[in-house]
Amino acid sequence: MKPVVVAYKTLPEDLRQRLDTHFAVTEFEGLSEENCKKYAQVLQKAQGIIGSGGKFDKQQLNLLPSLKVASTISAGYDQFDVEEMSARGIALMHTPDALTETVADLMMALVLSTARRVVDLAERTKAGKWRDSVDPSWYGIDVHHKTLGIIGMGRIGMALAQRAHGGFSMPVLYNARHRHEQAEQRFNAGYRDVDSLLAESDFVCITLPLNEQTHHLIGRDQLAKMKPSAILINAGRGPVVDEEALIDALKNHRIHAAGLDVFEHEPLPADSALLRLPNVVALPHVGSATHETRYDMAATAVENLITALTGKVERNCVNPQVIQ
Ligand SMILES: NC(=O)C1=CN([C@@H]2O[C@H](COP(=O)(O)OP(=O)(O)OC[C@H]3O[C@@H](n4cnc5c(N)ncnc54)[C@H](OP(=O)(O)O)[C@@H]3O)[C@@H](O)[C@H]2O)C=CC1
Ligand SMILES: O=CC(=O)O
Repeated sequence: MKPVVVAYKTLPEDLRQRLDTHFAVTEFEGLSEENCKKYAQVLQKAQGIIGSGGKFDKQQLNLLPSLKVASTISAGYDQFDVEEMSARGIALMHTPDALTETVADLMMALVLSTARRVVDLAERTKAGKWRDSVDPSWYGIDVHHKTLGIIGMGRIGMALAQRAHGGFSMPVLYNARHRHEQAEQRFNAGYRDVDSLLAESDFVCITLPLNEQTHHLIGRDQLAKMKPSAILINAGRGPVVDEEALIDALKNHRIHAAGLDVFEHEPLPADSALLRLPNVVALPHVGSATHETRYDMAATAVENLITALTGKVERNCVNPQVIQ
């Protein structure tokens, strides 16, 4: 009998067929309370699950007593209680490499759109307000040759540094838990503690995972250390930044602008003050949202699930000790 697998996200047809050759697959969209009730029996039997979103705490894991492998279609895995999964012998697989370049592209888009006011000016133009040659109220600020600070010099941080250094002649600063020799050699990146990076950067770009150490790493005190002309970009996870403190800093022009792909609560509530601030570009968590990359992520997650349930795992496992 084939192992039971639940796909809690609709997969491209060819990938679904690939899963079908190995497993008895039940597919539905999202782990809502209603779906968890409706599919309770199959969830009980599932040895593998694949999808994105959701929250895998103890309560959710209790609905999955046969689970051996969870394959998330994402790089981040803060939605999973990894410690609890490891204690239960459940392997967690993720898709980091598939999206690195695409997320770095989006971060550059946020850098450019906040500094050059791309969204604001495009809206003014569409509204028929371009009647004469533009005056300084339409001007943005330069990106090239400005200092770009990266907090979190992992895969995405490196890809962003490459763009900033090679494409825009920007001096690069970075912070991470460790020194990254490659970043220093390839991009002439300078290591700084967080406070110095905040004080020296024209763009502060966050590419951090969410964990106990990074939650609200950027709060009121840290925002106060940034230059008033500086721009904050966050494509890591929303709760890394204290959103109330950020709103205050933006309202009071203690920093110049923010480009945000991630938020403390997603979807961002329609009444969020962030949506009413002219110096904010807010995107709906679309760092990896291109047709090519979303397909590659799903394909990677499918292979991750197959190798973890049927063969040897060589990469993309968050808690490899579980399968060794
Ligand atoms: N907006 C979007 O759509 C997307 C967002 N993401 C987010 O981006 C995050 C990063 O992805 P990726 O680059 O692949 O991950 P990596 O694991 O490659 O990089 C993470 C970096 O964060 C650093 N870091 C972790 N904890 C701390 C800390 N407490 N203080 C300082 N630095 C720390 C690590 O430091 P060190 O190198 O020293 O270990 C590392 O440099 C993901 O976890 C996810 O949350 C990912 C994909 C899409
Ligand atoms: O935020 C997206 C991810 O892949 O992580």
